Amino acid sequence: MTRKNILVFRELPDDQLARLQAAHEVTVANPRIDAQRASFDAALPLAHGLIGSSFPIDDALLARAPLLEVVSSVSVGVDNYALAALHARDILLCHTPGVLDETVADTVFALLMATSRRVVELSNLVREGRWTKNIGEDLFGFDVHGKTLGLLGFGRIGQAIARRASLGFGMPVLYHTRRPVDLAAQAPELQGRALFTARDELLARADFVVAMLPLSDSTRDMIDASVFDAMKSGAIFINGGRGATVREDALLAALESGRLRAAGLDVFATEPLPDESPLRTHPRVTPLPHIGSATHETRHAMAELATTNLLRALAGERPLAVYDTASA
Ligand SMILES: NC(=O)C1=CN([C@@H]2O[C@H](COP(=O)(O)OP(=O)(O)OC[C@H]3O[C@@H](n4cnc5c(N)ncnc54)[C@H](O)[C@@H]3O)[C@@H](O)[C@H]2O)C=CC1
Ligand SMILES: O=C(O)C(=O)CO
Repeated sequence: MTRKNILVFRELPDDQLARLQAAHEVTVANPRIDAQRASFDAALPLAHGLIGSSFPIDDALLARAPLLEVVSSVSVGVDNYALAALHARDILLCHTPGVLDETVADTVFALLMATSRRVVELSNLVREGRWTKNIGEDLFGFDVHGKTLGLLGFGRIGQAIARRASLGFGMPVLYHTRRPVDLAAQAPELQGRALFTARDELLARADFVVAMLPLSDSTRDMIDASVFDAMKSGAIFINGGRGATVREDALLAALESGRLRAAGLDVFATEPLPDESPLRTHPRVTPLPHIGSATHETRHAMAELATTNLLRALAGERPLAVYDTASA
């Protein structure tokens, strides 16, 4: 088989890099690192395949890659990619759905627990030597079990969150998406447990509202003041999807007005979160540095799937997970 040129634009585990090197010519160059930028720029015009994540593969970059056949993302989200240009040039876009669902759902649950039971705040009280008497009502938390969960976005990861909530924590689960999900086919264990609900009814009833949405033109800024205004007073908001689906100014206003009890955020409109963002230090926000899938096991599984996708595509075989750029 002809050896082709692969440009790895974010670090891969050694074993996956070795699989690529056995079959192709590989350049590893992360354009976010100044010292590697020149090498990325030199390799791009010769690249048949790109693999990596967390870097915008936009129109301008694609214009510098005339030989490109496939982009393999080590992520399930595809908001970093110029989907229309990829489609127009017939460049395959592969991603990593499925292998991270349970891990991301665990992270979202960590945020549910941390916000409702004030885990970070109360742990700091101990660490800072302020635990001098039994804690009183002012520091009590809010139960998770038995409370109502409202999911905005009910795809692979939303369903994994719903399983934890319903089967593990006895929580009634409401979900809202563009259309009801065929639970009998996709998640039979959630039949009769997760109910398709009109958006405003979900917002009025849910104690926890969890956003697990992809970022697209239709979801950008979707969670705005009208959404926060429709939430039950004292609700907790969690975002595990993408930061730019939320108007952060509206989120802050909802925290300030007291409508929201707390927020748990793994994702932000700008990442890393700028120093000046009020979300960084707000006392009722638990911020995380986009760690939804960041476990050793899952990041390795994602790298392995992305590597397999790329190798198959370059060999003219069907990759295991292709994103349909025509649907964008
Ligand atoms: N925090 C993190 O580290 C991670 C974040 N993510 C984000 O989570 C997203 C979701 O992942 P999956 O569950 O695998 O995707 P999926 O494609 O299985 O599910 C997406 C859900 O969003 C719904 N949706 C899409 N557009 C909508 C709209 N305009 N209005 C209402 N609902 C809409 C879909 O109907 C579906 O229910 C990813 O695209 C990614 O952006 C994914 C993995 C890790
Ligand atoms: O896969 C994704 O889309 C992420 O955000 C990181 O796992």
